[in-house]
Amino acid sequence: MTSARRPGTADASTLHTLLRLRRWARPHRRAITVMFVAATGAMLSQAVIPLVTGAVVDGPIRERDTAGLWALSGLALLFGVAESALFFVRRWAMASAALGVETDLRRDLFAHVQRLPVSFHDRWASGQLLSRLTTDLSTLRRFIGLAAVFMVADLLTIAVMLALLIHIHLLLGLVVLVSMVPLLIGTRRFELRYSRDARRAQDLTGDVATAVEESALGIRVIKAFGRRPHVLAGFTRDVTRLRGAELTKIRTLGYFWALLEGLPQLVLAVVTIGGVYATAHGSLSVGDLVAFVSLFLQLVWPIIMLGWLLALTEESASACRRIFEVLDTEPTILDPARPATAENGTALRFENVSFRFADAQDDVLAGVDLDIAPGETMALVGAVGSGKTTMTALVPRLYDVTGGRITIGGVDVRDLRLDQLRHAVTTAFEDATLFSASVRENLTLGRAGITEDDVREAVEVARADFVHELPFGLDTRIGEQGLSLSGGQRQRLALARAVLGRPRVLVLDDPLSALDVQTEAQVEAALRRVLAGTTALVVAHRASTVLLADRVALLADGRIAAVGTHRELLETTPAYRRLLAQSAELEEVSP
Ligand SMILES: Nc1ncnc2c1ncn2[C@@H]1O[C@H](COP(=O)(O)OP(=O)(O)OP(=O)(O)O)[C@@H](O)[C@H]1O
Repeated sequence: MTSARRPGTADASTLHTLLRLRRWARPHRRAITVMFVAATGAMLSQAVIPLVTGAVVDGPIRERDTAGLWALSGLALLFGVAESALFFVRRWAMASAALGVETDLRRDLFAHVQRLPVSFHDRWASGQLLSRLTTDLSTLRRFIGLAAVFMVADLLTIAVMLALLIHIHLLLGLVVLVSMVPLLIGTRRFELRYSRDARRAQDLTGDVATAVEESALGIRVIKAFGRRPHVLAGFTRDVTRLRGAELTKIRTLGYFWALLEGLPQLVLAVVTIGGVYATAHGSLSVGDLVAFVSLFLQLVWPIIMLGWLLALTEESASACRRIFEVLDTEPTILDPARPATAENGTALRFENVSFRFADAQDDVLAGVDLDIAPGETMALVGAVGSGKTTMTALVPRLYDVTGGRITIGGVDVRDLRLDQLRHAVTTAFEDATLFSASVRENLTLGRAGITEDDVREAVEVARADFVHELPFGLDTRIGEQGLSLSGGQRQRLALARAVLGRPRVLVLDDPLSALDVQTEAQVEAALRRVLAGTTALVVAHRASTVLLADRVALLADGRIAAVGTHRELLETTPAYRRLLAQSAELEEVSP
């Protein structure tokens, strides 16, 4: 699995990329405006104080005017108080705006990831999605709360200070202005390099997240095979690579910072000498010299801050690109433009169905034809990797067929609204996934209109009565953060989940493999009774499962090679006999 990247998104400029956040910023525009005004106001209040200091030197101090001193001190105090009040307002507005945008974007990104088809998830490592939904979004929050507002306020302050310096002394002010040229060149080079460094570090963070997730999910295998040192070595490699990427980032930032810190010191020496010279020759008053030097010293901080802000901006643009790579991926499995009315028929038909996975060379299915009559249970057998699971996944449109069509009650599944289709067809997969929630929530999955009786019946059909013995019955929390269940118990819950609400079509991917033959027979009998009108396609690996079906279809070479009752196929189809001969139960069940 890779972190698929879209070149178009990746190449967009920093500004263009960040401006795409407007959509999420719009609902919070009031707080964002307050944030901008307060931040700019605070920085300008701070900038004005040196001018007051200059006025104190040239006025009250030179004139020995104590009354004037009080007035100017009061003014300086006023600006100081205004600065701290505006600082508080900015922090308050910032928290509200930044957290608001982060929450909205996180929700939309999650919703989009849910809408994307299974084929997308096949290609993307889960850690890459995880890091986008967590670390990248936190970077964006810091950008909205800090970098965006301070970048504007900072640039404005630098511009105002430069104007004030030029106003105090034209020549010295121009010297400071010209010194900005190497700064601009350095900034451009920094942006390009840092953007690349930040992207690499973010991608590697995603790889580390994937490694942590996979090792947590596979902890049993790792321990059972004593592969801890091997896994640790792989993880150490990943985190060392991440450390290297972070160090490269810091190095790039370090060079830029050296320029930001060093250049102003050089310029300070020049303007101080020039300023003293100008004062000595009478073209600058002592007060103006004090104001000029104090202003220049104050300019150093916004310039240094620019480095930090640019770093965060580039990092945020890179995080933003990573997020838009996902958001720009169009869902391919969608509701039809003109949905058919949901039919009541339950016949399930595969008509010349072919299917190829994206990026694969060959078709997995190549012209599958299969008719399953209403209420019939069809077992699907085939060699390992012959495409049985793939066939079951096509019915609820987890993937779309690449040729032919699948119909339910005569209606192409692609002509049904997705919610209607997935209400009509339910599935139990081979690996029974449970969520960190109560048993009841795991069964209903939030589906509407399911009564307590439905739940009880589903539990009974799936022979999942063990749930009543759990500490809190149906309210017991299970799944990753709850009680652990055995493989057979998990399978029975997955089956109960599938039969809940009496679907019209039931697709089961070897759902009874972890059950003993006797329980399997009981489950099948209950299924038949309760789901009499339900059409079922059941992937079977065991002869015992096959026997419980009305008919059996043999999948070979991407086609249905034979259909008939178990007995018929045993008599007429050598490939079927060979396949079932691999099943240990054959001796017990063959005639
Ligand atoms: N997401 C995927 N992307 C690409 N190829 C896939 C994907 N999933 C399965 N395949 C390939 O498709 C083929 C059919 O797989 P499928 O899981 O449908 O077989 P199966 O008959 O259900 O096998 P089993 O009996 O082992 O469950 C295999 O060759 C498999 O490698």
